[in-house]
Amino acid sequence: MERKVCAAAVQFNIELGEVEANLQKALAGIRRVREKDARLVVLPEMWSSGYAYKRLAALAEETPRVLEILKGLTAEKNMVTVGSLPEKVDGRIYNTAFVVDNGRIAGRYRKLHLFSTMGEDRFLAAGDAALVVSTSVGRLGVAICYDLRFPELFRKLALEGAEILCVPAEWPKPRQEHWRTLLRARAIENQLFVAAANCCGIQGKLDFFGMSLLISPRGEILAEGGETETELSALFNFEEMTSYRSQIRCYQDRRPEIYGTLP
Ligand SMILES: NC(=O)CCC(=O)C(=O)O
Repeated sequence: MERKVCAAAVQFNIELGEVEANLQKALAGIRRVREKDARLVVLPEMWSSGYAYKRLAALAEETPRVLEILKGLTAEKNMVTVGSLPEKVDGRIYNTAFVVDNGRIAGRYRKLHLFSTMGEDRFLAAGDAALVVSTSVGRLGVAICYDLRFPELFRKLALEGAEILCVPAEWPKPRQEHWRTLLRARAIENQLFVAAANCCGIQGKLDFFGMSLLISPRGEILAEGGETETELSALFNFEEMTSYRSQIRCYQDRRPEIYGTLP
């Protein structure tokens, strides 16, 4: 039997510090794409709060409640969500992507590369581990926004068996072409699916361009959001990925003895 999954991205204008308003937007988007058969839904980075740096400690207190609601919805609808939220642990705040699969937290990934240009490193703590997790929709590798500029992380996820890269983001103008190019490159060089959700709209001085993307292992854009609130979905067929990997044999033709080894 062919393995396929309908994947989606929910793109919205994150209202700075307004957890309830953002939660309602996310839930409405998730419900709409589930009606179109999506079983994997990627949400933006820090989607409940935005980068309300000075209030993050208080906003992170709401994250357990948000996760309980996501657990309920994913269990009821037989689905998986991935999106990042402020997470408070031992007095530190992390930018953490939670993988919620059918009512349980299947994995959590704390952003490794903090975007110092936007002062993220002054307010948040960096994670110290990568994440590849088996879920009911396949093996997911998770990365967040600025991580895209560090290809070594993605090679590691690929070699650990990731089939779909999930990338929550808050990536602002004017770097649209970096976003598109890096996402396509990560898909092409690792021959896997990419599901990336960016936010849209204005937060303080930053203008976010949306352009969430669903990409095939050949680098084809299967669906793309515009600059406003929207949802997008596409079918990911794993057999196509396997057959493409046997045609262009990047995994077998690597030369790690020359340029270093990864697990
Ligand atoms: N939230 C982020 O990590 C932003 C990354 C970004 O804008 C970039 O150009 O990289």
